[in-house]
Amino acid sequence: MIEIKHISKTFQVKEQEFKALDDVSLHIPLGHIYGVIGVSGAGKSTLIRCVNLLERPDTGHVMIDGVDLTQLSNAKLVEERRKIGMIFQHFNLLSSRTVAQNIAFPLELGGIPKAEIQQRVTELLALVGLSDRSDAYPANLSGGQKQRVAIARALANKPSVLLCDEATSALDPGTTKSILTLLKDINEKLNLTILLITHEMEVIKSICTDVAVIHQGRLIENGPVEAIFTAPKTAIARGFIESSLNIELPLAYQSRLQAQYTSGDSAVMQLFLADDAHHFTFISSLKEQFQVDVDIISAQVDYVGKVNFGILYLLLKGEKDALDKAQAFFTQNYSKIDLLGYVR
Ligand SMILES: Nc1ncnc2c1ncn2[C@@H]1O[C@H](COP(=O)(O)OP(=O)(O)OP(=O)(O)O)[C@@H](O)[C@H]1O
Repeated sequence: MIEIKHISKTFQVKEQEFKALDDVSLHIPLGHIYGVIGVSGAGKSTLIRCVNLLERPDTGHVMIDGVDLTQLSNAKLVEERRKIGMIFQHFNLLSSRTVAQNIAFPLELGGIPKAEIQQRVTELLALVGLSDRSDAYPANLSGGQKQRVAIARALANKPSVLLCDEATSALDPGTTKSILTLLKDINEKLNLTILLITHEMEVIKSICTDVAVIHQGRLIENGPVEAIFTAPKTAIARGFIESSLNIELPLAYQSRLQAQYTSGDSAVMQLFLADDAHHFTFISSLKEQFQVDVDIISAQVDYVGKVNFGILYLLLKGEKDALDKAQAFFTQNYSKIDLLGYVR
């Protein structure tokens, strides 16, 4: 379990102070896979580095399994860090060591007897599917294989927590999928708590149980993936979901959008699908209740966690008053529907 409490971090850049993290708190329960997403410079790396105190926060606390890392002496911190594995975008393997020797490295540092190291390395190689590459050097491995070695090395000391810093960002889509599958597999087999940072919603969508959105150093939204994907509250979270669905309002509509309604116009609305709702029953009821005709401009539906999520762009035709009432009715009874503007 990871508990991040009110962490702030300011960097001194020349004469100026820059607040990279501003009062961030997160609770990551045992066995969850928690994804933190944000654009470049949002503060993701700083946050994950603060969790194992590679970067020391100015204020706040980091608790791992109930132990407050910020209160420990350096010697105690070295000991507690063994409970935290970490993997990186560029793998950080030792090029002069073989696969087996890389995995053995943290065990050697911990003074573990040779026979025990050998047995543990054999187990870890099997866990990450690299038993046949134990004597290879990193230079002769693919990116995916290198990340498998890094994962095995991170797990050598049997940590309770794994931190993943953009672990799939340097990999092609197929390899990304296999590494994410491996992480999910390890999470289930070992009940490992995983905190990962990424700028790709695909990563969140495929393996995370929870997601936090970070922007300009602040945590702006977080919760179970099902809740965030079906009812995002902030424009930034919506933007990430749109990008993961590869959907946006077609240009032909974007270029014609007007802010003001003129008689005869249609309203263009964006709707996030809520899983438990009967989408089309609601849509068709608008005609009966408000004399509003509804057309679908564009739609994309996908699956996250255990629910459907998706975006619909709708064209609603009717009188202004009826359009306003339909929008209010929809938001109240179903899910938020946003007015983007009007078209002729
Ligand atoms: N050691 C440092 N000294 C000064 N500024 C820093 C330092 N580390 C990070 N920053 C600044 O803090 C901000 C957040 O950086 P961080 O690397 O945490 O963002 P990020 O969300 O991980 O971005 P990216 O996805 O590009 O890696 C950036 O503006 C960065 O320039």
